[in-house]
Amino acid sequence: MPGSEEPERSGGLPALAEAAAKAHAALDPAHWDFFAGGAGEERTLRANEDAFACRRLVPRVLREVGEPDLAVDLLGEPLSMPVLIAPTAFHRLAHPGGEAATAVAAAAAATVMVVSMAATQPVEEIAATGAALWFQLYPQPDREFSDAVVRRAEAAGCRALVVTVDSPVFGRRERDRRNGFLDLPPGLACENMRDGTGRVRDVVMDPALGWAQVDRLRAVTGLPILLKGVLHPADARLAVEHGADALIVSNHGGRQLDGAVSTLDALPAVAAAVGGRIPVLVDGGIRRGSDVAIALALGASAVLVGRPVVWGLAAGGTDGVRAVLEALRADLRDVLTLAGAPRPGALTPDMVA
Ligand SMILES: Cc1cc2nc3c(=O)[nH]c(=O)nc-3n(C[C@H](O)[C@H](O)[C@H](O)COP(=O)(O)O)c2cc1C
Ligand SMILES: CC(C)CC(=O)C(=O)O
Repeated sequence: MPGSEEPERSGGLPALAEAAAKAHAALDPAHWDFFAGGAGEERTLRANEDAFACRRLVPRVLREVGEPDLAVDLLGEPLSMPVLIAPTAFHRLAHPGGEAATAVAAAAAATVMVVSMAATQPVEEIAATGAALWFQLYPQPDREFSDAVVRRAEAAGCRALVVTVDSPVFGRRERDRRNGFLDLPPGLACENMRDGTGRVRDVVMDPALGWAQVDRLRAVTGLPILLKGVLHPADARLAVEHGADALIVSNHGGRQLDGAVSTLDALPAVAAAVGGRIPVLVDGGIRRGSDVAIALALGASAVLVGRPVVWGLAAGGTDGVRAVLEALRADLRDVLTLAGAPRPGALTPDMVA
């Protein structure tokens, strides 16, 4: 609801709820709705968090856990914990520091930030923070322009390409329709959509996108390619066949197909179809350490968080994002200790009820 009094479903850890409450107070209500909202009735948006709340960990005991080591390696990237920053649009709408402020927090946490194609700062400026960046692409119908964006991201130092495949059209966001939120305010633009003339192009969703475009991207870039937005195990198998380097099980935070399966419910079948051939990541509704642990136990190599990072950014710029990431880290460490898992890889499906 525009101007709703409570930051809905801000739950999870106290630090995350606090960030959400501050963000809610700081943001223009229409902008809050853009960040918080989902498609349609928001059934899938709610289902993501609910799915985690329905699972329970079955801890192991007497495993001499000591201090758990949260570090993981992903596509050649050493991460201090299995929690990455999901690509989210328009960070300067949340905070004047924009994507660069988020990137500084990612670097401080020694994790990866996935930069949205709809970022409001040039990728070069975001990369200048020294953060480990992956770049998210909506392949554009103008293939040459699309390729140019990929090459630009690669030249800026992005270390992987995250191709979003769940958006043949833009999801129907009822809150944005009600609020008349259609475009960025003057002064803000999708800076990585500038073409040779300096004009900022619209981010276009391409309903004609197919596997041929995934194959094409292989020729355009030497970067590892992740497909983001896979939910069906048959697509997971196809992704492996087409040479994807990793998958992200995602329903776009409930912002695309309302009624889509929650990501946690989709994860086990996707993990089984992939059979360990490539890493499987998951996002959607992850708000505390036990959510991370449950996702890892059910087959994910790592998770991504979207809205909590935006709340942190809106609440306090870099420090706000850092607070969110460190709260997740501390909680995950406690959960691993209590569950008897010395490292993320020690979590197994039998540890979830
Ligand atoms: C405000 C907002 C903007 C987003 N922008 C993008 C985007 O530009 N590209 C993309 O692939 N996903 C985008 N997403 C989806 C996220 O990458 C991610 O899948 C989702 O937010 C995860 O769910 P969570 O917010 O519950 O953590 C966006 C999500 C939100 C909330
Ligand atoms: C503005 C869009 C390009 C990004 C977005 O809102 C989304 O992917 O959910």
